[in-house]
Amino acid sequence: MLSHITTPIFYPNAKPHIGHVYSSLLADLIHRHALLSSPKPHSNKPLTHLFTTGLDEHGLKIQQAAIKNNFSTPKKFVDSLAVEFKKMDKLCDINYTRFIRTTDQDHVENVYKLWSLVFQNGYIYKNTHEGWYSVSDETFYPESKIIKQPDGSYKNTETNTSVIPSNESNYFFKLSSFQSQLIELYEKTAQNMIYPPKYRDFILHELKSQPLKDLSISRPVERLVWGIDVPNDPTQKIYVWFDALCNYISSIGSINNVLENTPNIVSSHSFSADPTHQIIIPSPAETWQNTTHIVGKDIIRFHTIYWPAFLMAAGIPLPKQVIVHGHWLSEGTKMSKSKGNVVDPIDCIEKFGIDTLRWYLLQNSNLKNDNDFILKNLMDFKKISFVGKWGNLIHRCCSPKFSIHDAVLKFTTSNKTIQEDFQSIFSSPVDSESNIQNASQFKELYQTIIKDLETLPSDMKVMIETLETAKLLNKFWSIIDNLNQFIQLTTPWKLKSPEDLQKRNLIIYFVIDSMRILSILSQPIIPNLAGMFLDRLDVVKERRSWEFAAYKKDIDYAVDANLKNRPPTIQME
Ligand SMILES: Nc1ncnc2c1ncn2[C@@H]1O[C@H](COP(=O)(O)OP(=O)(O)OP(=O)(O)O)[C@@H](O)[C@H]1O
Repeated sequence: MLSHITTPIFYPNAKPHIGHVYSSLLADLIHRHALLSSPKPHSNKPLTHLFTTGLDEHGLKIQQAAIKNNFSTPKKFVDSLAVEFKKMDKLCDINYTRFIRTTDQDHVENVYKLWSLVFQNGYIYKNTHEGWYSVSDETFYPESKIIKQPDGSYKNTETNTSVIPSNESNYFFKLSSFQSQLIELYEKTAQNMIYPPKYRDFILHELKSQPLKDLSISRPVERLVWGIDVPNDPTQKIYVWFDALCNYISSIGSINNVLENTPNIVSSHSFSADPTHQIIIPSPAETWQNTTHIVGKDIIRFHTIYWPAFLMAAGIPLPKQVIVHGHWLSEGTKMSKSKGNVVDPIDCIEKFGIDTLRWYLLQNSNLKNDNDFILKNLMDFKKISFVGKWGNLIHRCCSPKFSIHDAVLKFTTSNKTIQEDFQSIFSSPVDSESNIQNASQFKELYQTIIKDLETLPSDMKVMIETLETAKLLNKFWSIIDNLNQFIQLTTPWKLKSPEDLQKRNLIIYFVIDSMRILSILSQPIIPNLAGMFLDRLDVVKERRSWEFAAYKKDIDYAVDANLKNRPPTIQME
């Protein structure tokens, strides 16, 4: 089945920051994991997973930012920022299958279609709207949330942005008709649809504590020119969220494709291996219902109240899940374009490399909480962990003193499991024969490592589904720490005599095959560095998928791994 993961489409009113990288990274992790762990991931087609991201390009904020930045049209302004967002994705190894822009013609057609369906079904009406409008948030706030400022202006207490009194004719969506259906959905039919449960409880509380008001879904053209026209009414433009949310369907095809479940072909816009790849979506209805949205908690209401209500009103099935994450903070407050308190991902990548940034973000976050982004921790992390623990372990085994390739050939031709190899080669008391001082620690270590690596693929599946990324990455470190301890304990470089050759080879084979497995499994997390580790071990591309992530699955690698003068894979620049 073809599943689909989405990021929010970001608002291109300024350059992207770490928060955008984070949402994209979570989606990329899920996508890459799905591709690598699906059967036959290296066959060209069909693709087993889709990942779409992009930009929400219409609206008043963009219209105003374009003027402020001296662009002759909003389109030219968003074109310039689209380049920045795509550059960020490329530098961050975000391997999407489509980068959708709400100015794309197929999306505009879909928005017309969504509007028409909701209209025909009787959920759109025209009315006069009076209230307090925030240009920055592009939304009205109730009187109860408005306070007067000392300078005579007004602001809302929810987001603290300025509001102005506004009185205009708008089209309204009958959101109030969906209150009980939404409660029923989250309470009974699809209890896991909002994940983690903390956010579902928050939305349910909101739905139960106050009546939903109908939602204004258009703006008069006098105020908003940069938007999609309301069908059959040239005086109004469609509200940016009604337009933007529809991207999630446009990115995999048309609403008609989904409703009629007719096969659809979309182009892959990815910058990776085959950028012109055509993707066949055999069953768009199924793919749509297997779509997961990743969103920051700031836009939870739009995705869990407005979006399902629009879909219900149009008679379109709902997506599978909305995964919500917390915010990266900069000195205690949410990093945001509007506030300008942002960390530039490109600066970070130039200083520390993309793998360090990806790993840092995943290891120091969890969905439920906000997290402080502390730049200086990235350097310590790279030095101590990637170079000191991971790179060094591979580097040691690739010393010209050993021959990994011989060891690979020796231990992969027998039918024995790695456990049995240890039992037969270290059958006699180990401390006297092999300089291993602590026989019980030795046995416990190799058994723990084997067990942890055997269960890692299935543990990883669960932890990626639930996005428990810190827990997952700690699991990697625990295995690497044990391998480092194992090599310190066994000191294979001291096993020099011909009688010790087998023992030395087994120790080296065990460590390096464990590193090969870890490198394969780390590809969704750090695709660039994992690729470099696998290159260093001469593992061919066809044997880097999940089915090779077990002991003895690759029977011929590391051909030149121990040649003199091969540079270390990761260095401190
Ligand atoms: N500080 C952050 N931490 C985590 N994710 C973030 C952060 N800021 C933005 N995002 C991601 O981007 C989405 C919002 O995109 P948007 O382009 O509106 O970013 P923004 O910086 O909040 O913009 P603005 O300040 O203009 O409102 C969030 O839902 C989340 O997915």
